[in-house]
Amino acid sequence: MNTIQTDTEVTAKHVIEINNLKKSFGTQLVLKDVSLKLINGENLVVLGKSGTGKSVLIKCIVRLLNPDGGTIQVLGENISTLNSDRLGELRQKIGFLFQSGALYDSMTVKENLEFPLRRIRKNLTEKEISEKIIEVLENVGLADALNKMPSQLSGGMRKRISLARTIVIDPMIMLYDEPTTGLDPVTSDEISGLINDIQKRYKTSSIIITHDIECARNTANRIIMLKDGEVYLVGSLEEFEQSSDPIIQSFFK
Ligand SMILES: Nc1ncnc2c1ncn2[C@@H]1O[C@H](COP(=O)(O)OP(=O)(O)OP(=O)(O)O)[C@@H](O)[C@H]1O
Repeated sequence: MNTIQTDTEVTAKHVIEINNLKKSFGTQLVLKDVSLKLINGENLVVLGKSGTGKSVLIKCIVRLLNPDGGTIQVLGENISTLNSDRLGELRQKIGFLFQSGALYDSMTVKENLEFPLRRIRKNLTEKEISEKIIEVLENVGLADALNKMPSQLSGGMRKRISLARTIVIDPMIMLYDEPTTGLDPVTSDEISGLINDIQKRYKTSSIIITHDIECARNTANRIIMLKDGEVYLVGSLEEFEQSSDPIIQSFFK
């Protein structure tokens, strides 16, 4: 592994710390030995070829998958030791934007946003719920979509609403799985801009899995590349762009 450690990495508080993570499916060893730290407030982009285990990595972070070895600390808690109640509480601090970003088709945008809010923030009044929904819709630039059905929205708009639904619970950590896949370049840039807005406005720390180099360029404070189930390189965007390693160059061409 080639590690370029920045000063911030040495001194800042880590909101996620993964050490020697291993995960197999049957005989297929997907994550051999992955260690990484997510620094408080940063956007960390995870790059890697298709099938290198990027989605498996973030599913292990929220224990949608159980690792075979290694440790994962999230907000100071070792997730493998948490009982289901404590795990549930921890998950409420994590916003997970899945690749599909699926909305409930039979619900309006407003109902889609109310759903996680009513489940997780049980003590909010109706007025507070309405205000919160308007706030997040304004923050994704879609205040006028309140009463629309998902089928009336474009792919980019659906992605924005999925993002609004994720931030409505005020997560401390955001996990984005391919947030721009399937979107045209202009819409992709808008989503990257929103990821940066969310980072600033909600002070989130984020892991962004992407194949989209423009998304990485627009959002990354640091980048980690996975290869063959291990961390291949950690560094800044400039360090990746200036790398003479042909594997890194093939991504950044
Ligand atoms: N639940 C599962 N059961 C069996 N195999 C799985 C499971 N989840 C993932 N895999 C396998 O693990 C490997 C890594 O999958 P993963 O989805 O993490 O790749 P990825 O790097 O995110 O790829 P992509 O960029 O194409 O989304 C793949 O070979 C996949 O088939």
